[in-house]
Amino acid sequence: MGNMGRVPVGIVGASGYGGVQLVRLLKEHPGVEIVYLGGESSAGKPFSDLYPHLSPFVDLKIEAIDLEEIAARCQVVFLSLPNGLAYQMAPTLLARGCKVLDLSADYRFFDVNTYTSWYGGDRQDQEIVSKTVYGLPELYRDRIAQAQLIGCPGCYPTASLLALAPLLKQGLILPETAIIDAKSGTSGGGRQAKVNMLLAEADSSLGAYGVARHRHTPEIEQICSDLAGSEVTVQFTPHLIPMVRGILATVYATMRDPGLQHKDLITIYNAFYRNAPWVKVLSSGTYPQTKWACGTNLCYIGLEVDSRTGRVIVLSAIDNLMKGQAGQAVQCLNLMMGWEETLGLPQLSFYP
Ligand SMILES: NC(=O)C1=CN([C@@H]2O[C@H](COP(=O)(O)OP(=O)(O)OC[C@H]3O[C@@H](n4cnc5c(N)ncnc54)[C@H](OP(=O)(O)O)[C@@H]3O)[C@@H](O)[C@H]2O)C=CC1
Ligand SMILES: CC(=O)N[C@@H](CCC(=O)OP(=O)(O)O)C(=O)O
Repeated sequence: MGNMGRVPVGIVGASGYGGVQLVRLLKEHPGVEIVYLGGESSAGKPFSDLYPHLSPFVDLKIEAIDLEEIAARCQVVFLSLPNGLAYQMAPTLLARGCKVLDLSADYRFFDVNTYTSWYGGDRQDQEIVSKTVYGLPELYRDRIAQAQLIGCPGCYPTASLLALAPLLKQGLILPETAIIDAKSGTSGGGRQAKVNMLLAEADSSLGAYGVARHRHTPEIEQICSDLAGSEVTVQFTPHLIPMVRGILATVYATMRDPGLQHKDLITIYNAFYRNAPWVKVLSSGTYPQTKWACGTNLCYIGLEVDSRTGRVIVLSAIDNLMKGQAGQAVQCLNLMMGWEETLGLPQLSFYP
């Protein structure tokens, strides 16, 4: 990056899982300097009180959230907060000229009414929503580069959409047959205490939740519809699995042409993702494992054709806190700043 001046960035919600991942990534990113960390119940505490292993590297306090102060100090602001807060904060930051990346669901929907019907709230900000770009670089790279506000995707939608995108874009499947069966580690639920996330509850157990009504369904459908050019509904079932990080999405769909061969699909996927450094399409007979993506911003995709049933099966593995959240936000930042899409992001998992 030569002698480029570092861009001052702030993280609101720094104490959470998304926040600490952003701190980890941005601390080692050559283009930025973290100048502000914000929180609610953690305000006033040194960041290292919450994450002592980072004490040799991060000497910042978590501060109360003062939007004018944040805008005065930061050129870029990451909002990593529970749903329903970002849309109350972003307008002030945008008006002061900041670039904003929201990790919550607040800015993921093209139509504000879709958001309110699934998430509640009373919103009158369609004008801002219309200028927001959905932060999935593999699909909206050029628009992200021009945007001031990014609605970063949910973790399940990231894994699901990267699996489905080439099929929908090229009209290779009957969209209404798409079924997404996905499993997530417990960090997907965030850092706040929840009974179902206790080790005694989650360990040695696998179960579905949000069946037929999970809030990621409309998000997945919105982008599938955009890709297919017509209204698409999908069946999405998430599961909680006893591990900390990772999502595996297994996607099933009926092929329009039952004669389509596995090798044709591999060629199609490789072509679709040829300029996507964070998607790796696996060669024949190899299926992704979540641990391969752990700690990295990668999405691994494997696929198979079942000529008996006429279905294609696509498997996609990501780290929910990386490609599913903080890593993807940094990938978007790189595009917004005109930097290499890979800058400051880890590629290799620490697992064997
Ligand atoms: N975990 C995941 O895998 C993914 C999460 N997301 C989304 O990213 C966002 C952050 O998630 P995650 O990091 O897991 O969440 P966490 O629960 O781990 O962290 C939430 C953060 O929000 C802050 N916060 C909570 N309430 C308020 C409030 N009223 N005002 C200001 N700040 C508040 C907390 O601060 P404090 O501790 O100081 O109170 C904390 O820093 C969420 O919208 C989530 O849905 C998106 C993709 C994946
Ligand atoms: C395991 C687990 O609980 N996962 C979360 C998904 C996290 C996420 O991406 O949620 P947002 O859309 O709110 O950002 C869930 O199912 O709600």
